[in-house]
Amino acid sequence: MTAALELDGIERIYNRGLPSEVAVLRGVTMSLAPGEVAALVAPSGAGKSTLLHIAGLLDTADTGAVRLSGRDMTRLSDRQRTRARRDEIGFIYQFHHLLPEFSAAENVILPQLAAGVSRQDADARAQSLLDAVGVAPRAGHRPSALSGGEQQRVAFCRALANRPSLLLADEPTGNLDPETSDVVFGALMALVRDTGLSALIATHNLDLAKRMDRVLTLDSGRISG
Ligand SMILES: Nc1ncnc2c1ncn2[C@@H]1O[C@H](COP(=O)(O)OP(=O)(O)OP(=O)(O)O)[C@@H](O)[C@H]1O
Repeated sequence: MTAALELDGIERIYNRGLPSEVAVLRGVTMSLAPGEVAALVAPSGAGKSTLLHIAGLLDTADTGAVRLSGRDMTRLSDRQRTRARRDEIGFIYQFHHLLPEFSAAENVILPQLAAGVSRQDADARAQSLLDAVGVAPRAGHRPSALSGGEQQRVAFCRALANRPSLLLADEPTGNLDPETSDVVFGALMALVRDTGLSALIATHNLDLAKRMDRVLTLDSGRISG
């Protein structure tokens, strides 16, 4: 079976050749099966954001290959990378980064319009995603009128709006209190399982990590688990 995501010998060094050189990733190799949900656990500063950015085509490795569903992403043009990012990858950050001047529904609709989906289909998809995570009644509100947990649920819907095959998340419930984090994480997992997505979810919360299929640990520039 072709892996949803493969990282093969990824190396990333910041400030190469300078006294401030940091070798963050020193040969990261891992793969995610279709539908598999893995936790990425790492001490602070170990390079998990760097790793997620490389897997999400937001940054490039110095060495090594990134493959999505068997396709090598390493040598794509900027334009092809942007398209692959838009169509194949959903990204969730610790802070929601929703557009403040648009409603919750519009935040989920806009990326679909950018990808060429009709307004009617985009509306329907936004409605069903927001419904699935329990925020449909708040669909017309701007982010500032939503609670932190609601904002993050809308961000999940936005990440999944274009039906990506891979979800990457960097501490997706890290800014919520433990109780809200637990509930909101449950909503995310239900959505991921329903859509059959593969996901790599960075978290410091070992209880959340245990709810995933596999726990990968990033330490000293390499992955184990
Ligand atoms: N642009 C950069 N230039 C130089 N060093 C960087 C740069 N970005 C990150 N680093 C360093 O690389 C290391 C890994 O950073 P990264 O943000 O990937 O870690 P992290 O595991 O996500 O950390 P945290 O859990 O604290 O968010 C850190 O030591 C950081 O200071």
